[in-house]
Amino acid sequence: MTNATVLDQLYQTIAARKGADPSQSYTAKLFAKGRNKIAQKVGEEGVECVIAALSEGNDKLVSESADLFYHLLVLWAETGVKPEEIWAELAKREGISGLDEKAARTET
Ligand SMILES: N=c1c2ncn([C@@H]3O[C@H](COP(=O)(O)OP(=O)(O)OP(=O)(O)O)[C@@H](O)[C@H]3O)c2ncn1[C@@H]1O[C@H](COP(=O)(O)O)[C@@H](O)[C@H]1O
Repeated sequence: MTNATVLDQLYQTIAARKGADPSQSYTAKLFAKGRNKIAQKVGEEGVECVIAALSEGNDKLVSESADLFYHLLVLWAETGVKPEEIWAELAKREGISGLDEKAARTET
């Protein structure tokens, strides 16, 4: 399974938790708490990644990065942003940077 497929599949699972019983699912509980709480969690997990990278080692960074991806996917599902939109944006940037490099090579 590719990395994007893992994230796409996790997104589908997360989106399916909208309206589910908060006592049965952490994701459903987050949706019930609302967008402010979900956004706050993304910020917290980002800070935890920074702390892990600076003082806790790579195992912790891997774990915190997974938490960050998970909470970011919950935020996308909450807002209606689809993973394909992010993949398309990243691919577009990759294409633009490729063109820039080609232009730079031509100029010299
Ligand atoms: N990938 C994840 C995942 N990553 C992290 N987490 C949860 O995110 C929380 C992060 O821990 P924190 O200490 O920051 O948060 P907390 O203190 O538990 O909660 P807060 O009060 O701060 O909100 C933990 O409770 C983790 O269990 C996740 N919870 C669920 N999933 C996946 O989401 C899908 C739906 O799962 P359910 O939510 O169980 O339905 C499944 O595929 C799960 O594997």
